[in-house]
Amino acid sequence: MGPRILIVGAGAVGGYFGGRMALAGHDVTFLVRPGRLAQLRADGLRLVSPLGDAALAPRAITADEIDGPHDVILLSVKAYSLAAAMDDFAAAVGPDTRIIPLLNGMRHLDVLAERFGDPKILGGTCLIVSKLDAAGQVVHMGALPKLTFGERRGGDASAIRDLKEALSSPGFETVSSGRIIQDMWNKWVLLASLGAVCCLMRATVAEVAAAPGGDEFARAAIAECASIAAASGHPLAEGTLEGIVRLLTSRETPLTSSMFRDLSQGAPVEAAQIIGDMVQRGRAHQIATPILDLTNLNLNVYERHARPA
Ligand SMILES: NC(=O)C1=CN([C@@H]2O[C@H](COP(=O)(O)OP(=O)(O)OC[C@H]3O[C@@H](n4cnc5c(N)ncnc54)[C@H](OP(=O)(O)O)[C@@H]3O)[C@@H](O)[C@H]2O)C=CC1
Ligand SMILES: CC(C)(CO)C(=O)C(=O)O
Repeated sequence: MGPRILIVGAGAVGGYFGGRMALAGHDVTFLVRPGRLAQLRADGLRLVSPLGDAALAPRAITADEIDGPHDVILLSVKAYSLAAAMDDFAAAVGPDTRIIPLLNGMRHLDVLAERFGDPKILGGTCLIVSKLDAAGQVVHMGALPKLTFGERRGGDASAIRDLKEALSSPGFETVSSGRIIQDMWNKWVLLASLGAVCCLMRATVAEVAAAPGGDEFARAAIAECASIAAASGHPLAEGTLEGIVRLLTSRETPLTSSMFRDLSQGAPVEAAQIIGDMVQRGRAHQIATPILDLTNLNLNVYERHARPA
């Protein structure tokens, strides 16, 4: 019997990865709130994806129905929902539970470790472009999604490899990483730069790149984030940085960040976690971050008008 897996949040990320795991026959339960539970009961969980659409009736519960510890908790709520979610899934955390957070940014690692104890918290990150549509369907766009996790401070590599086997499912790549903190920084540099490009300019990467000065703007945003990563002890490898520059200056890609997609719908954004925290770490190292500062201000002003979280 495989591990008991609790997916916290059946949104764009949790719905996709958890849905694919459930389809593969893993022992998956979704922890959701009453509104999403009603939707899942009425319509099931529907995935729309270039890798194949799917519809399933997953096991889904609310916090008061948790029946004890789970082996793995895949945390896929937005950063602004983290505090309430921790209260909700606490009853599923036992002595041997491993929590894999898929939130963007880094700050949540400390928050989770403080609440549940350092050894339970793995590092995690995912690459996927997906959203929940108005009907509650999980719509995945683009390439094969990737789920990466690992011990934050070394540890039993074989246990992580076993976990990789246990979570692997068709429809995404599963990676067990020996350098997960660097992986998370790489992703954060990409995401904060992408957030600055798309949210400040209210446009896709290609639209910005095609405008005069757009290429230089994207490169300057990346340089700010990369300097902060380096000063924090996590410099990006040359090839990784070049890849981010290539992606964010491409005139061909319709890529946007999930934060921009949220912003376009008037929904709350993860400004504090994705941009604000990067700005603060830049300040701590006396790194000037004019583009990130402007993005942060812009998003803070936006948040005053956004729908409440
Ligand atoms: N979408 C993407 O392309 C990517 C997103 N990410 C990151 O992944 C994380 C999740 O993002 P995403 O999936 O897009 O967000 P969504 O808003 O699509 O999904 C989050 C889900 O969490 C649920 N939720 C919130 N609080 C609780 C709770 N206490 N208990 C149970 N469920 C809860 C919400 O349900 P409810 O209906 O009740 O509000 C919602 O369905 C974010 O940090 C994001 O930055 C990373 C890579 C790509
Ligand atoms: C970088 C990207 C687009 C891909 O996963 C992402 O993480 C996000 O939009 O939140």
